[in-house]
Amino acid sequence: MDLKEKVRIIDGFPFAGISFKDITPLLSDPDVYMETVNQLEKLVQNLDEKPDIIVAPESRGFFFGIPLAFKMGIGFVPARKPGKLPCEVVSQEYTLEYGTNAIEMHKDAVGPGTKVLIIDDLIATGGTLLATAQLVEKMGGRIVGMAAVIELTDIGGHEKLKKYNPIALISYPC
Ligand SMILES: O=P(O)(O)OC[C@H]1O[C@H](OP(=O)(O)OP(=O)(O)O)[C@H](O)[C@@H]1O
Ligand SMILES: Nc1ncnc2[nH]cnc12
Repeated sequence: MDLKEKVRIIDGFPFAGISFKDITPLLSDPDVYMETVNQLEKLVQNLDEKPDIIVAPESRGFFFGIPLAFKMGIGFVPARKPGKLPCEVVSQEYTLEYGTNAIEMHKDAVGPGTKVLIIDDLIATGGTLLATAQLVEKMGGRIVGMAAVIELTDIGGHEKLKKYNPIALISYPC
């Protein structure tokens, strides 16, 4: 199945000049959703080391990280937007195309030496996944893979994340 045919593109959302890649059609049809998760599993099956857990950033990362963790029989740990997690957190700021944001994880969510696969729906500037990776590493976790459904190739994300060798199912220039 060609998943690229299923992604809906909305030019000018949320701002003029942005070509928004809407992944909701990948979720609403069960066959397409399953195929997407199957393709992600294949994409990560040749990592050098098998991950112990998947970490994914809120919220679109959850759509793919959770079913993939189920399928791989490993745990899932969320990285959340600020103020959502009830226990002690570690926090990481990151830059967006405009302004800054932050992401948080429970301080005890990833033990030292835990092998982590990071999953998200889309890599644009790479800021979200870099912050997620930095949080995992602050806790002593070891990143063994980083994958997304979509990668935008011409806006610097790959370069920013190159030490993690990010991989994606579908790519667009921007
Ligand atoms: O590579 P970047 O430039 O960081 O952009 C990619 C991130 O942006 C989107 O999340 P968003 O912050 O819009 O939140 P959402 O998942 O809750 O929609 C998307 O789901 C990625 O996580
Ligand atoms: N072009 C884009 N489409 C969908 N989500 C995004 N997040 C950041 N850039 C995006």
